[in-house]
Amino acid sequence: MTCRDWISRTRLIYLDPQTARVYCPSRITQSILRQEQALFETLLCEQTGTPVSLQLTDRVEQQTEPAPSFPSTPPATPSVPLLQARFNPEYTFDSFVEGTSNKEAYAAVYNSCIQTGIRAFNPIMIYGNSGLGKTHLLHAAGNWLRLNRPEDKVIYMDANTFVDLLIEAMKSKTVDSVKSRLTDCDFFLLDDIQNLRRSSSQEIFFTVYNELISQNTQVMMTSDIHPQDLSGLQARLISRFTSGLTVSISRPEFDTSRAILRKRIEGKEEQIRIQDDVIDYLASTFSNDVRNLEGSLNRLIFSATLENPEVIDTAFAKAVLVNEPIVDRQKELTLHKIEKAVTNFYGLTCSDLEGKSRQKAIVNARHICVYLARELLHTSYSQIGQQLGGRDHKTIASSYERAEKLIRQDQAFSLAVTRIQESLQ
Ligand SMILES: Nc1ncnc2c1ncn2[C@@H]1O[C@H](COP(=O)(O)OP(=O)(O)OP(=O)(O)O)[C@@H](O)[C@H]1O
Repeated sequence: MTCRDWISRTRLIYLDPQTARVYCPSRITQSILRQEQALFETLLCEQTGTPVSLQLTDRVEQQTEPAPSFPSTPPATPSVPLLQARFNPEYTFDSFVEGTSNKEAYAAVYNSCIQTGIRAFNPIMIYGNSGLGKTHLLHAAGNWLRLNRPEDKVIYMDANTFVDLLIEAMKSKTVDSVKSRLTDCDFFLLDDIQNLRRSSSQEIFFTVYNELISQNTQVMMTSDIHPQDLSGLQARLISRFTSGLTVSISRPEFDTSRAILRKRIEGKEEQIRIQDDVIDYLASTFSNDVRNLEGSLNRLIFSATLENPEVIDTAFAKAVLVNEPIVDRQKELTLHKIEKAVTNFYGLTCSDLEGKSRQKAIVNARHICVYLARELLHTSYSQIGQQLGGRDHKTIASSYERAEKLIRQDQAFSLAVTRIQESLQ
């Protein structure tokens, strides 16, 4: 007998947003279907858009309850399982190595998980370049809460999923129900909010956000740049985002990088025989971001399994990694070097760039400097502004946008950008 045959003997006798009760004529049918309970619940969740618990019963009297009929087509509600956030089990507070570069972010997230009552800081905003542990910290919060405060509802998603969800809700006219599901939580974790920029869903997000804060839900968000620099996001959102606690994560310093690498090989020292100075070499060469750092170690371990050296020493490591794209070629690049390359190209001085002149060549040179600093170094608008004569972040943000436009529209400008970039390599 197939599963379909067993199902054909059952009948849905009750359905509400949380529960589906199914009558099974015999205990055998019930026990067969119970083996696939998780699968049925997932299918129900996909159909209804909310987690539904499946109850199998052989009690005839329950048939007296009215059985709502399933809609002939699935409801238009988006099927993103909002409350089914999956957290990477490897990303925990224990596996996160603390150092000067990230200790504030770690403390902010951890403290907001353990505290009860009125939130000390809300929202918490963590910003920093790619690969520095922002997602790791949000998942660590999710894993910790699941284990230690299982009664608390946690919603986690990245901003792209969030935007898709809201756009789908707008199309299917289910905005209200999606909003009420999004606000039904104690912790709301939103990753990579830079992806909300220029999204038409900001209006809805604004109301969701206000409701979350007013009902004391802890909001934690991450971004790859300081929220003040998030051009393309409504000003009222930016000001709310920075009204709690904003903390940065930066590139790990040498000791933290070393500790991260050691943690990766902890307990495997027998299989991975690696000399201490190789760890130092990796930590000093590849720590632009932690992903890069881990990549260099993985590459090394992989090559060692193929070539089987006695021990992984610096000579072996250098030979393996010399041609790897993960080598940090931008390491020596600084904002000052970009400024020099731009002024050399245009025959200007740094004081020209930092001064107030509105001459076309100088203005263009400033735009290129801003553009390359953002693209190559991910420097914040405020920092670039400080370097360029104390300009504010709004001026620098519009300079960046102007550069983007000129690259598309002005061939000479675009060529200048390419040439200057080449000179930096
Ligand atoms: N301090 C740390 N201790 C241990 N592992 C870390 C630390 N920081 C980052 N990592 C590891 O580095 C990798 C990249 O981290 P993560 O994905 O959290 O970066 P991110 O800042 O969210 O980057 P992106 O902005 O690109 O999403 C992960 O494997 C993470 O576990």
